[in-house]
Amino acid sequence: MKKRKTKNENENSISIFTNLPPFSPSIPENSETLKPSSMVVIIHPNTCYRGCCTSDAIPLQLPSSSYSLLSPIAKGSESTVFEATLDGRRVAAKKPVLSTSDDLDKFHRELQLLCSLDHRGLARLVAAHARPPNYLFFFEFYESRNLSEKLHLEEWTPSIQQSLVISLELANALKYLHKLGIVHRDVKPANILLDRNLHPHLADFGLSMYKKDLKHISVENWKSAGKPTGGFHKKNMVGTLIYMAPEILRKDIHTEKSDVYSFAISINELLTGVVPYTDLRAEAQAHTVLEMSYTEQQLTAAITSQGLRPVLVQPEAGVPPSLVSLVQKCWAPNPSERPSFDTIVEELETIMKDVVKTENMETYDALPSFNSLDHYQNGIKDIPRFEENLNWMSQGEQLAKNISNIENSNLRLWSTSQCEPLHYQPTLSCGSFATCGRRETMEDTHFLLPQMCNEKDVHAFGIFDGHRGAAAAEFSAHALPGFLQDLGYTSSPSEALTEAFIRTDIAFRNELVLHSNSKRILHKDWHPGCTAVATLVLRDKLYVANAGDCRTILCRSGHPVPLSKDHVASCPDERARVIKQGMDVRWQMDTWRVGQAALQVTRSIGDDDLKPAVTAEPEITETSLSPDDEFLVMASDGLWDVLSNENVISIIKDTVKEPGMCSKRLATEAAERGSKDNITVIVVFLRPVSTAERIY
Ligand SMILES: Nc1ncnc2c1ncn2[C@@H]1O[C@H](COP(=O)(O)OP(=O)(O)OP(=O)(O)O)[C@@H](O)[C@H]1O
Ligand SMILES: [Mn+2]
Ligand SMILES: [Mn+2]
Repeated sequence: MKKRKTKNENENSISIFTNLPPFSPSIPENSETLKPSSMVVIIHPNTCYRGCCTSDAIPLQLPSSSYSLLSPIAKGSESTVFEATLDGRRVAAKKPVLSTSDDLDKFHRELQLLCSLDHRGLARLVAAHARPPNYLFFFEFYESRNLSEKLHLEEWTPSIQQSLVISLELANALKYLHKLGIVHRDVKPANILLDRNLHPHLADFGLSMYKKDLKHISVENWKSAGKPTGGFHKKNMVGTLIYMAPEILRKDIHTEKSDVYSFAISINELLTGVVPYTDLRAEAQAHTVLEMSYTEQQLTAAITSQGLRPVLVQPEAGVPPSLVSLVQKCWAPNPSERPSFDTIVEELETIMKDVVKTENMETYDALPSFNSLDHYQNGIKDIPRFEENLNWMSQGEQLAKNISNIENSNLRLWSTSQCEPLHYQPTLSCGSFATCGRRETMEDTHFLLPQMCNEKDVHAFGIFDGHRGAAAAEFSAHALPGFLQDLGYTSSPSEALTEAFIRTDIAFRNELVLHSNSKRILHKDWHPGCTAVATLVLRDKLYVANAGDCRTILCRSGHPVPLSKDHVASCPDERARVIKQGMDVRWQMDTWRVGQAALQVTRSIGDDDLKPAVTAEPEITETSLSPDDEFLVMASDGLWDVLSNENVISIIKDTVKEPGMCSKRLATEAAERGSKDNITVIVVFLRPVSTAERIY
């Protein structure tokens, strides 16, 4: 592979120059084998391997020693984006999947286009590697993730000023693209990257085209041009569909006015914080489309023929009416009625001036210009916080201490000492691994109590996966073992588990009420929750209690045995139960979701806006252990989203038999396979593992 000389895109090839090209010389990776003594050997860095892409400023072939790919940040249908370093600098490396020669042509087209762009509102290409066998784009790294994640994962609530800055800078970037004759064709929050100061940078030029080439591109070509629909990934398809202009949905020609439409949908999402078409407070019209079983076709029909749009931002809460009507103009059904970005920029600047004046903030004249608003933006307050100095972990801990005040010293947990002689006694060893993964915040917690209350035959483990904040998970990881222990002196194992879940839920919601009354919680609409799974091993009996979508499996004779059921609204039994208890369950975007909060899980601790339908009562399984039982795996849904039960068993089979290492290996594998969530894994071996097995 290394030294054959045929010109094939899949092989290494090096050009030799005696004169230095304008870019600083770098010695190619395999220079030792090729370097003649009197010649400087150098890759022509500013031209791609084919010679079709050139840039004065951007190196297009790199020595492999100059960069290294660190962890993956995102995996799309067409590429994987990595955090990477390039000459010591933090960058984002986009590695496209290139399987056909068409893909290669597309890579070169995208590279040519990127080389011609230079605008602060666009994701900046800093280098590329366009030499077989490696094809990579290197972009400046934007630290605050994309606007979609910022709004919906982090639940960021921007101020009106922040929204205006983002809208205006984005409009300027699109104005620039359109001036160059380029239509972006994929404007959506997931493609708007935010830097540290929350300035937007439009990214993902995978679908961008010169207007002159667009004449005959219909949606069919758009789909086959790869991208979300290529693999017909339902989630991605709908995710993109909702930003697509009616003319595109009708398979007409894409123009720059289609970008204006997508801009309007995105800006409205920024201003409302609501994913288009998912808000249950929508007016009647939207309801008909959002009924349980609406399909892609129905949504398409409603957008194109009935003029359905997302719920428009309301001119309350400081949103100027002129901004509301600008959004409306930009999503007009008729493309020719939509303003151009020249007009949009002008209008946004006027709105910005008015807002600055009325808010009596720094005066407009003091600002350098609206194209460089760092100064202005720095004056904007931090992200509003929901709570102040509340440590939910210590709240839970305190509670657990209070419970165990009772003097129980001469009682035994679940009377373990009185059991009749055993058929089988498992030998336990446990380990865990927890990672934030691609999320910015960690909302999973867990506990390991290999010898609960110093009882050598009592083992308890638990995982909590928080949502709408980490509060419930942090609280429960301490409170639940406290309750469980207390109940262990009086109740049967299953009763104790059920009761511990219920008491934890009540205690957490009480704390929440207490703190809202004392004004330590600043946001009245804050309803944090968590799913929970807890396992109790008492000699040869194994009890698993589950509420939500964490999961526990047992490996028995080499095969997975599920010990818990996922409580999600897509499960018909659970859906029926929730509906019966008076809570709305609707199909929203990609799946069934509960209530206004659009929660996917149907059982949890916390979530007091959804009680009692979203119950904290767990389902319990009881299993008798035998020598066939090898190990247990408990994990949050971040693992199960991307790995099947069988996958998990086979990964453990070829991992060193050390529970901590197995847990880490599983979490790492899940992250590599694109899990977007926090991942927590607990592995418990149930048999002694021989030294040899531990090593191999
Ligand atoms: N320069 C960057 N800095 C930080 N994160 C980035 C950067 N570029 C991309 N990302 C992350 O990777 C994600 C995917 O990037 P991009 O849209 O370019 O890839 P894609 O494969 O075309 O994705 P899609 O599946 O949406 O088409 C972005 O939404 C963002 O979260
Ligand atoms: Mn993208
Ligand atoms: Mn993309």
